[in-house]
Parts: sequence; structure tokens; C-alpha cells
Amino acid sequence: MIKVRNLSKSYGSNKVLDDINLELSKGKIYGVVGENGSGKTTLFKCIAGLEEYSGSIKSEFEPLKNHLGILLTEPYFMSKLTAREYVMLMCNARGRSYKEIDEKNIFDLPLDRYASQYSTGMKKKLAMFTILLQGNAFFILDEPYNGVDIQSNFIITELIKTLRGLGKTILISSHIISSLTEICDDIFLLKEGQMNQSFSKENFKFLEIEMQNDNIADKINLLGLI
Ligand SMILES: Nc1ncnc2c1ncn2[C@@H]1O[C@H](COP(=O)(O)OP(=O)(O)OP(=O)(O)O)[C@@H](O)[C@H]1O
Repeated sequence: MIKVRNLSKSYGSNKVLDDINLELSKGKIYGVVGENGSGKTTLFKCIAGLEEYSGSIKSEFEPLKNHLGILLTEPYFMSKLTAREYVMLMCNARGRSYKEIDEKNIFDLPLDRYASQYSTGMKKKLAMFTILLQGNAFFILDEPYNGVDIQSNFIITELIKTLRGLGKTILISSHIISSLTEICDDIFLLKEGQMNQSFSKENFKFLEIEMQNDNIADKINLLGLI
């Protein structure tokens, strides 16, 4: 169980997260949705310890970051480091074996090329591949489907389901609502810095209604195209 209590985060005078409370159980997939700029990535970075915040995060994993695999929206790779070297480095950091990388290369990545020169989707697949090899207990996946080809999207969905079956905890964001409703056990809505609404599987239809509340036709009319 991972417990987030009263988490708040501001950038200067911009309060992005305002008193977030969350409980994440083993063997569950939790989705986070919200408009662009609503604070999903900020929340993920706070939980991962990549940003300072006020509040507390408690879990049975100590320190949590040593059991966490985070896939960022735009993974960063050092220059002059091949994908193979990156995987080896990241596995070494967790004391994990990196044997049989080629046999396990399910995304067919060119492992001897520089990772920094990979395309957007290839970088995402490399980051995903690496956090899987690390044997993490907790996964944060920030828009894992974005920029990745259709076949790999299918693989990622099946991988996430497999991780849940293995008792892992997964926190995932996506702007493609159907990809979340297909796999999530619960979905949280992040709105105006707060996360007071949570939708369980039986209530996903209400989430979709909530997301469609704005009058799209009125907005398009503002452009004066017609
Ligand atoms: N390093 C930073 N410095 C200042 N402001 C930041 C920083 N990172 C994020 N922000 C601001 O925090 C707010 C939330 O950004 P965040 O990236 O968390 O949103 P998001 O929900 O992940 O958005 P998207 O759906 O577009 O990826 C935005 O107003 C953004 O400009």
C-alpha cells in the first residue's frame, strides 16, 4: 500500500497540487486524468521524489524510489550512451542481472545505437523495457501510449495487465480515455489542483460524461469558421 497524504506543490505562486490524498493497493491499476496542465506529471514527479512537495508519502517500500519504475512523458538519455549501455547501467543500479537483453528485446530496439538519437516512440519503449527489467514493485507510467506505434501499444496494454497479475501497483496517465477504461481498476480526476473525484470500473461511464461536459460546438463557433 502506498499512502499519499495532504500532498501540495507550488511552482512560485502557481499552486499546482492542493492537498492530494491517495491510497494505492498492490495488484491494482490506477488511472489519472485531467486537462493539459492540471498537474498529472507534477504529481507523478512528487511521488517519485523528483520534485519537492509538502505532505507525506508512506509505503512498505523504503525508500520508495528504489522500487519504483517511472516512465516519463519524454524520457531523457545521456548522449554517447547506447541503449544497451543504458539498460545495463539501470539494471546495475538495482543490483539486477542484465543478461539476455537481446532475447528479451520485445520491442525490437536497435540496442547498439545511441539512445539519445532514438525517435520519440523508441525512447519511450526503451524506458519501458528498462523499468521492466529492473524488477520494480511500483510503476508510474506517464502517457505510455503517446508516440508509440499501434503494435507496441497492444504490447504495453498486455504488459500492464501482466504486471497487475504479478501484484504490482501501477499509476498511469493517458489522454486516451478508452485505453484507461480498458485496464484501470480506478480512475482519479485531477481538476483545479484537487483530486476529489475517483471513479471505479462500474462508474467509468460517469467519468466519460464528466469529461464531455463542455459544449464543444459553442467553442468551435468562437473561431467564426462557419
Ligand atoms: N518546472 C516547472 N516550473 C514551473 N512550472 C511548472 C514546472 N513544471 C510544471 N509546471 C506547471 O505546473 C502545471 C502542471 O503541469 P504538469 O506538467 O504537471 O501538467 P500535466 O497535467 O501533466 O499536463 P499535460 O497533460 O499537458 O502533460 C502547469 O501549469 C505547468 O506549467
